[in-house]
Amino acid sequence: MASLSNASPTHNQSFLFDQMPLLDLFFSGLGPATSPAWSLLTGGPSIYSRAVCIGGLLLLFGKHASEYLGTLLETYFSSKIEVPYTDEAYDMHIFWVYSQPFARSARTSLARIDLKSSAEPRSHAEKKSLHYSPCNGRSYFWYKCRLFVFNRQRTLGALGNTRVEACVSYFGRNPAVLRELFNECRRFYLESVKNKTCVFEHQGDMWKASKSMAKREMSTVIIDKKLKDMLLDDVSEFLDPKTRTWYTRRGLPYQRGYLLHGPPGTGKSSLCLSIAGHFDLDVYVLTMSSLNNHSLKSLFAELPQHCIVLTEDVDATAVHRKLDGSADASPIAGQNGPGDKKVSLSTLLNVLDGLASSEGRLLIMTTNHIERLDPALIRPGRVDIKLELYLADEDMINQLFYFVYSTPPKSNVRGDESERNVYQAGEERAGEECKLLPLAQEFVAKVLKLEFSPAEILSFLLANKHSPHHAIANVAVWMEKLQGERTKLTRTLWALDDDDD
Ligand SMILES: Nc1ncnc2c1ncn2[C@@H]1O[C@H](COP(=O)(O)OP(=O)(O)OP(=O)(O)O)[C@@H](O)[C@H]1O
Repeated sequence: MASLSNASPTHNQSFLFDQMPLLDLFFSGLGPATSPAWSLLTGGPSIYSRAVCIGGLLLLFGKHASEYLGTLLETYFSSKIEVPYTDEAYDMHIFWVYSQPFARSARTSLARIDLKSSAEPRSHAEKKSLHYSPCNGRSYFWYKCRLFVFNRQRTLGALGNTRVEACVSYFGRNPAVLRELFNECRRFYLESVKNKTCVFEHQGDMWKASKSMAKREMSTVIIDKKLKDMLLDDVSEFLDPKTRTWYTRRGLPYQRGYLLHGPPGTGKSSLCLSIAGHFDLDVYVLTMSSLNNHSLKSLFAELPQHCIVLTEDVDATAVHRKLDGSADASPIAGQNGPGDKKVSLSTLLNVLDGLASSEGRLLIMTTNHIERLDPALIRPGRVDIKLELYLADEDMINQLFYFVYSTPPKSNVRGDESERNVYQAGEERAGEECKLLPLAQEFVAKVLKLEFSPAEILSFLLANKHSPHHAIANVAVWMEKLQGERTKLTRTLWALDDDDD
C-alpha cells in the first residue's frame, strides 16, 4: 500500500486497472462488483469512502478466495466417496454416522420421531422420543487421527420427489483411507443385521432397505413336516455353488420359482420369511399394483445375487391376457386412474424368464386363489415347485398347542454352560411335555379338523396363553362364534353379488 500511496494518481490508476483483468481471471464474478468500487477508490472524494471500499473489497475477495481455495483443495488435495441414496452402502454409512458423536452435534440436523427406538417408554413423558441426523450441510469428524467431511444434501428433484445425496471426503490423496472407513461402516452394519432378515421394498425403480426383522426360525412355521423338508432340501440344493456351475454349463438361467398357495392365514408369508432366515437371504418384496413395465424390468435388473423375491397375492396383480389368448403386451389402465400404467402379463413373463434378472434369485409367489392365475405364469420353468398349505389338520393343531404352551428350547446354549445344565433342561422339557400330553390330546379332540387356519387357532391360543385349561374350556364356544361370523360374511357376499347382477 505504501508504494501505492507514494505513486502519482495517473500511475496508480493505470497500475490498478492493470490488475483488474488479472483478478477477473481468477475470480470470475468479481469484476462487475469491483469496478465501480475500484473507480471510487481511485478517484473518490474522501479517505473514509476509500476505507469503506477497501473493507468491502477485502470481504468480497476473502469470500471468493476461500471458496476458490476450498474447491482447489477438494479437487487436488482430497479424496471423496459418494454414496447413492438407493444403494445399501448408503444405509451402511448412515447407520454408522448416526452412532457417531459428531452426528449429534451437527449444526443443521433433521429431527424425526424415533420410530426404531427399541427402548420401551416407562412413562407418558418418555413417549415419542426424537432422533436427530445431520442434513443439508457439512459435518467434520475425526477418524483414526484424520479429518473427514461428511456432506449430505436433500434436494427437490424435477418431479417434486426429494433426493438425498451423501458423500464423505478427507484431506489426503490416498483413497484407501476412505475405503478403510467404509469397511468399518460395513462391519458395523453387518453386526447390527446379524441374525436378522433384511426386507427391501421398491421406491420408484430402485430398491431400498425398509426394515430388518429378527430371523424367523423354521420350527415356528407349522406345516406338514414332509413338505417343509422337501422345500428346505430343494432351496439348499439350489443355493449350492455346484448347482450354479451345473446351470451355467447347460446355459440355463440360474434361478428358481416357488408358488405357495392356500387359504388365508396358513403361513405362506411366514414360510417365506423363515426360508430367508434359514438361508440368511434378504427379501425383496414386489408390490405389483404400484409398478409398471419399465419399473418391473429395472427392479429385476437391480436384484443382487442370491436373494428372495417375494410377490404376495399374485392373483390380485392386474396382469391380463388378450382376448386372442396371447399375453397382453400393452400396459393396461390401473385401478388408480385411467392414465395409470400397470404391468402387462407379457412383461412379467419375460422378466421371470430371467433375461434381465440376476443370477441365483429365488422367486416366491403367494396366492389364495391358484385357479385365478394365468397358466403361463405358473408353468414349470417359471414356477418349479407349487406348495399347497392347508387349514389345520390334527397334527398341526397338536403342534400349535405345544408351540404356545411348551417352553421354547434355548436356541443358543453357550459353550461354557455345563452338560449337566443341558441335560437338566432336557429333563425339564420332557417332564413338561408329559404334563401337556393329555391337555393337547383333549384340545385336539375338540377342534374341528381342516376347518380353521393355523392363524385362527394361534390367535385363539394366544388369547388363552396363560392357561391351557382355559383354552380347552372355551374352544367350543370360540369355534361356534367363528363359524357364525363366517356364515354371516358369506350371506353378505352373496347379497352383494345379487345386487351386482
Ligand atoms: N402354519 C403356521 N405356522 C405358524 N404360524 C402361522 C402359520 N400360519 C399362520 N401363522 C401365523 O398367522 C399369522 C398370519 O400368517 P401368514 O401371514 O404367514 O399367513 P398367509 O398364509 O401368508 O396369509 P395371507 O394369505 O392372508 O397373506 C402370522 O402371525 C403367523 O405367525
